[in-house]
Amino acid sequence: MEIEKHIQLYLVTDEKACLGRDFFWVVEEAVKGGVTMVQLREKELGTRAFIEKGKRLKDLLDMYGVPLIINDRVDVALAIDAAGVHVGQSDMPFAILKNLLPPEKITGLSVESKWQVQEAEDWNVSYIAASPLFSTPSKTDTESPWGMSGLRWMRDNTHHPVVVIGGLSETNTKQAITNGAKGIAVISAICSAPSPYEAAQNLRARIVAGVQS
Ligand SMILES: Cc1ncc(COP(=O)(O)OP(=O)(O)O)c(N)n1
Ligand SMILES: Cc1nc(C(=O)O)sc1CCOP(=O)(O)O
Ligand SMILES: [Mg+2]
Repeated sequence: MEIEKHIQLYLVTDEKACLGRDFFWVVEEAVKGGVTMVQLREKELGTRAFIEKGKRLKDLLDMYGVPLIINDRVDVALAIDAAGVHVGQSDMPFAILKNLLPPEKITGLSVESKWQVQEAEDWNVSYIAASPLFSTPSKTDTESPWGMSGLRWMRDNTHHPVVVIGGLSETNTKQAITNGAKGIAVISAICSAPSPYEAAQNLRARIVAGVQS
């Protein structure tokens, strides 16, 4: 499935995590290294600046054929014709999001509990994200981590492709894939790496190792 190709190595952006380096340089290096999808996550930008940054990022990603997902904001996604939107449990309700977006757009949903996984079974989501797999300093307002046993439960109880997010690194990526994740989403493992290019290459290699094992 196309979506399973896109979610394999999913970069979620965070300007602060780029440690003062140029944001677009970090993303381009990561894409050259093997990132398969990018989410623009902006919590402080005003609407106009969000749209401008999104447009520039989309132009960059279009050159590599990499889809751009917008975090939280369906209006911004529509304004720049992004590939889709990611929402969490406190954001716009999923059913309303689906009504607002053209049917071909990618829609991602964070799930923080078993009940939320079950609820999403009837919904036409592109992927669900185990939120968080492990606790992480990159986002602290989260529910209890799923951990590997929670991920296995999810694999056995959903028909949706599962992305894991929170604390993913080279050391646990292969295990996440062998325990049921179709892809990993990361901020710091790429944005804060000395070489975002090499970090993406190494994570991609761990994903391939997990798929082949
Ligand atoms: C791929 C992916 N998974 C989970 C999240 C978290 O979404 P949410 O719970 O809405 O929190 P914020 O990112 O909006 O702070 C995500 N963004 N991406
Ligand atoms: C954006 C985000 N959402 C999460 C969730 O649990 O829903 S964890 C997270 C941050 C992930 O950053 P890092 O790869 O540095 O751990
Ligand atoms: Mg959100």
